[in-house]
Amino acid sequence: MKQMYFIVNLQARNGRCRMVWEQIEQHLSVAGTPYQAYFTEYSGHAVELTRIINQKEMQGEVKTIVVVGGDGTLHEVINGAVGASKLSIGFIPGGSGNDFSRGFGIPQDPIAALNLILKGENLAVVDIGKISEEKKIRYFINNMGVGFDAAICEEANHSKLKAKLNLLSLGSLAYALIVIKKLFTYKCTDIWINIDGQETKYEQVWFVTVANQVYFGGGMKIAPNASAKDGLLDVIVVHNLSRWKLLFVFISVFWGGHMGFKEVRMFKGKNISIQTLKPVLVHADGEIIGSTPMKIQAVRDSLTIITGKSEGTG
Ligand SMILES: Nc1ncnc2c1ncn2[C@@H]1O[C@H](COP(=O)(O)OP(=O)(O)OP(=O)(O)O)[C@@H](O)[C@H]1O
Repeated sequence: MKQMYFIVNLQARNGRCRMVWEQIEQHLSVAGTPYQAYFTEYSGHAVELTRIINQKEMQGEVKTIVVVGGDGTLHEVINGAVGASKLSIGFIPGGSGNDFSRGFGIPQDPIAALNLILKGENLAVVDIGKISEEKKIRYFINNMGVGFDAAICEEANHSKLKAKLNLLSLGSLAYALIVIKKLFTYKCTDIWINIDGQETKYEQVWFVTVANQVYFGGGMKIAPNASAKDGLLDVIVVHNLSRWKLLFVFISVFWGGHMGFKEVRMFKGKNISIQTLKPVLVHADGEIIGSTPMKIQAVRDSLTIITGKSEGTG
């Protein structure tokens, strides 16, 4: 039998993930399923825990790490798991955004997600994105972004209002309010994007998203054609539009309607570089990781995950 390890962020969704873990723990104990659980104690801890688990008992057996938390905790686990050939990653949504579960067909209900993992089917080897910034390397599973969306992530990750609204299950309202606030304060910049050797200058850019799967920002269909099985990343550039039109575009992203706007450009590529005259904020899977310039690369078939999709694509 595979060894099962849980990495749990009880702080995800402003502490509401604790209730998710209690349900999971109870279910595992009733079913008599053997497991080991590790709890994150600080930001970045999940990377270390993943490496510790990976190095345990190197007897050639495949281990499953199940993340209970949000996309930020999963992001850390992925960064600890890259290159580990005998790890598979499962996910039980316990965060506020949970875009990974949307993109990879994992049920939002914790027990349904656990049952999917316990069934041991639907393993998929998927692509990830690699970001190189000077000597630092980071990986992402969902998406990375430059500009307006990173500014929203930064504000959301520190927002006291979001913390309060999360406790009332109104996390989405908090995001909406932050988007509106940033809409009136964010300053657009010119960005140079090179996709597989072809460089283009885009003027007055709101944001650039590089996506490995369809969803971002808590359910927005930013990259409707993205797939984590095609060896490519989808690049979305939103530029040269007024604040009011951006609001309209943002709303239309929920159903993928933004694809029809001439100010929204979409490409696919393997090697992407993003440059600006002044540093612009960058996020990866919703976590702020630094600022431009950045190089991004699609890394084919890099990670084994448990998905809810029979075809295993994102
Ligand atoms: N014990 C801890 N105390 C404080 N922060 C923690 C702890 N454990 C993990 N973290 C950090 O909490 C942050 C948020 O976690 P996560 O993204 O999983 O939840 P979320 O923000 O509620 O969900 P989502 O990203 O899906 O919106 C991550 O940056 C992670 O590093």
